[in-house]
Formats: sequence, C-alpha cells, structure tokens
Amino acid sequence: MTTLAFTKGHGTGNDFVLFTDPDGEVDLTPERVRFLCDRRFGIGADGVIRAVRSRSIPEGAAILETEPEAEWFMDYWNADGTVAEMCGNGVRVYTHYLISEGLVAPERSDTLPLGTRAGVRDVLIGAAGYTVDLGRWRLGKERLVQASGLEVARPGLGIEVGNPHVVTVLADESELEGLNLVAEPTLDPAPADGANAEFVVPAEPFLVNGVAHIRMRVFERGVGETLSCGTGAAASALAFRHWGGDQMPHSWSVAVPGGKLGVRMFATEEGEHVSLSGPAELVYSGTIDLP
Ligand SMILES: N[C@@H](CCC[C@H](N)C(=O)O)C(=O)O
Repeated sequence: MTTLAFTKGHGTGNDFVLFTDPDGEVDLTPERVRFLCDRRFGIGADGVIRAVRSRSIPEGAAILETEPEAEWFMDYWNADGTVAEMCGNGVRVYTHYLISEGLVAPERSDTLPLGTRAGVRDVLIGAAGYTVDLGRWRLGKERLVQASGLEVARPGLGIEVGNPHVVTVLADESELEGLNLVAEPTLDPAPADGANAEFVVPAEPFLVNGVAHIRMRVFERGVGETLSCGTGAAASALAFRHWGGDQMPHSWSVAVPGGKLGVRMFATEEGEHVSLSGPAELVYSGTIDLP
C-alpha cells in the first residue's frame, strides 16, 4: 500500500492534487490519477501535479541538457489519466506549492524556471501573484465546432500555447450561458491529439484603460468543463486579437466562471510571447492510501 501526502490547490477554481516525489519513486498510473481526481471516491480535482526533480523523469532529464537551471519538473496529469504538455493555472499553483513546501526559496520578483512537457516555463513571483511566460504561441487550423446549445456549428481557431486549443467566438452572453458543456463539443476535423475547446464573448465594457475584457467558458481535453483554464485564457485572448486586427491591445482580462486571469502579449528576440497572471491558492493537506 502506498500512502501519499498531498495538498489540494487551485487557480481560479481549476483544482489540482499536488504531491512531492523528488526522486520519481511513486508509480503514478492513469488509474491512480483517476482515483485521486474522483470527486466521490477520491479527493476530487481537475488534474494531478507531481513535484519531481527534472533529473528523475525522462522528459525532465532531456530538458536539463540545454536548461540545467530547471531543477523541478511539473508532471501534470488530466483527471482522465492522460498527461498534458502544459497547464497555465497549474504552473502557478505548482510554484506556490514548491515555495510553501520549502523546496525552492526564491525572492519576490525572482523568476523560477520550471520543466514542463512543453519545455521550460519561467514563473515570475510578484507581490500580487504569479505570472508565467507561456513562451511562443502558434496559430493552428480553423475547425468547425459544434457544442450542445448551439443551433449551428461555428468556426473555431486553433491556437497552440504549449498545449492545443480551439477558440470559438459566440454572439453574446446569453449564447455563452446557454452552452451545455456537460457534453463534449465536437471539432471537425478532429485534431489527432484532441484539443481544449474555449468559447468566448466580449465583456461589457470591452475596452477599459487599454485592457480588453472577454468572458470565457472551456471544455478541457481530458477533464470536461472546468471553472478556468489558464492556457485557454491565453489562447482565447490571442484568437480574439487575431480576429479583431491591429487595433486590438496586448493586455487582456479574461473572466472565467472561477475568477479573472490576466494575459499579455509581448515582443522578445525570438518572436512574440504570451504571459498569464493570476492567483494560486493552497486549500488543505492530507494523506490518502493509493489503490
Ligand atoms: N487547466 C489547464 C490546462 C490543463 C491541460 C489541458 N486539459 C490539456 O489537456 O491540454 C490550464 O490552466 O492551462
């Protein structure tokens, strides 16, 4: 029997079970992840995050060859037992967890490089929360998106921010609220590895002091509807700006059912990056026997 010491945390209601396994000794299987995330028979969460040293997991060891400063790796799993490349809310909660467990000791305004399956992500530790540089983003394909509650399928834009998203702009708030995201939206053509599906509308007022405001709901790949998705918020702002054209700003506020996230696009030497800011909370800790 393996007994796991865990902490439950969330970022704008996107919730995770976190535990420390520095040497990668815990046999984390899809079945165990599904058990931990089960809201009736387990702890309940949208995903599991294992804090493992990069050197102790093959994906992390590969990263260390070029970026030796990324000591810790975010081993992120979706609630259905699949792994994902990246989690924008998760990486902030993970940073908060590493600090509160004393596993890293950065100063305020320090940047912490963390290994992920999407590569190294730098998290800036600020007085008001955490900001993660999600790196370069990529425009993907357009796909037809059908969701329960929509009369006809709509075009959705593919955006990659380490993990895949398809963003659909809806007509208004009542259309957004009328969506039934218990049922998984269909994407046509279907992406080979699946995608997270975001639905967005402009908020009212849209532009305040140079910041654009939108509202988003999401059906996450490997999870279902969640209260928030950080990479989804970044993808939504990028898609909205793509459609809106040159007059659109680079600073965005994305309202999700679980709170608000900030997104910013900025130029770097290697091309445009997108960053994500928001809260990270640790709620309680306990132990659980793994099946
Ligand atoms: N909730 C996350 C995204 C988690 C991974 C996603 N479900 C996927 O499979 O890509 C976020 O905050 O970004």
